[in-house]
Amino acid sequence: MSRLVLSHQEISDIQSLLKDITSHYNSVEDHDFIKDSCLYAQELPWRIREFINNFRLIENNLGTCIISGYPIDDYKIGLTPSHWKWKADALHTLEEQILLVLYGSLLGEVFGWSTQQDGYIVHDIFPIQSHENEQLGSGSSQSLWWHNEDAFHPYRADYVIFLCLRNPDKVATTIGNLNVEQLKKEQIQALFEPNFYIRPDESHLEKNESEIRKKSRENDGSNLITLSYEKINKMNSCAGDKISVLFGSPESPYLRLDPYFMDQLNNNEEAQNAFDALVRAIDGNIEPITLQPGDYCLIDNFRVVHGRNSFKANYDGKDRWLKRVNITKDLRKSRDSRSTSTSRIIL
Ligand SMILES: NC(=[NH2+])NCCC[C@H](N)C(=O)O
Ligand SMILES: O=C(O)CCC(=O)C(=O)O
Ligand SMILES: [Fe+2]
Repeated sequence: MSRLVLSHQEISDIQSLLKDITSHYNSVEDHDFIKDSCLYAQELPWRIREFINNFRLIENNLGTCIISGYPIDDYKIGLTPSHWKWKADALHTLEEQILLVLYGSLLGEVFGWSTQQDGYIVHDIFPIQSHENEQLGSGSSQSLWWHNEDAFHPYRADYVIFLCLRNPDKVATTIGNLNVEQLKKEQIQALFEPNFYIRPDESHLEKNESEIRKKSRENDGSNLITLSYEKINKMNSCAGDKISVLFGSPESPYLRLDPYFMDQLNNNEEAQNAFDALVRAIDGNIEPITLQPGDYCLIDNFRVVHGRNSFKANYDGKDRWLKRVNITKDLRKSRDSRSTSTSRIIL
């Protein structure tokens, strides 16, 4: 896996840029900042822009890379929050989040989901009490099954970036790719056919919406978010188009799967066997990556899957804490699901 380590000069150049940006904006979710983020990103040091550009355009890497060295002040960022819904850290982690969006803007356009984390663009990943056993970023005691991010959705991200703010117990993120040589020709063929169905993962379910937002759309049946949850519920009942789990080039296929949220195919043994072989092949390639504070981990969501090992959460303000952003190469393809041409939220 390739890693770019920032030099002292680069860190100081980034800090000046962030200082300029935070004198104009006090929230990473600010629409104008999000729109202009690609302009600010052009002011990042050349070596970073070149590194990200190569990651984006030359797909001969392992589908993941890390930019490390940005200093995280463990005191300044404050305690690991107990829930994402309050955004209590918005100002304490503003610079770190802005840098996350700038890196994202070098890969494409950052976006969010109305049904996930209340429609915020920058997501939090830390353990939440009572989610221990859930297949959620906020889970802990169960390992998070590897997946492509939001694999169920046609408008899922091309890339995701994780920023590590805190990881005291060195809990590993797991990353894996496919080596197509591990599969037989007929298996590859079956995996390229629309034989499969992926249900939405639990982070998109209404039960994970905050009470505050739920209240705001009460008694309004035509509220757009209400309609989005109806769409999710429909997808959850497997009423949707079947998809292929491999696509693109048969010699170097792109991936689309989340095995935990896929049911057995009872009437297509050939496709099920091919799928099992695919899961085994990827499983054998899974590698742990332990993110350190200040690591920005870029993930090609078409070329690798990712997950997380289990760990013990303490809920003492010192738990592991990542931020995440989704990036698309093409905002226009989701225009039918965004309320305005500039909106970054998929309904
Ligand atoms: N296989 C899975 N567990 N998929 C769900 C992944 C977690 C989800 N992306 C979240 O934000 O919580
Ligand atoms: O916690 C991690 O390292 C990964 C989390 C993740 O994949 C997710 O929340 O979707
Ligand atoms: Fe994920």
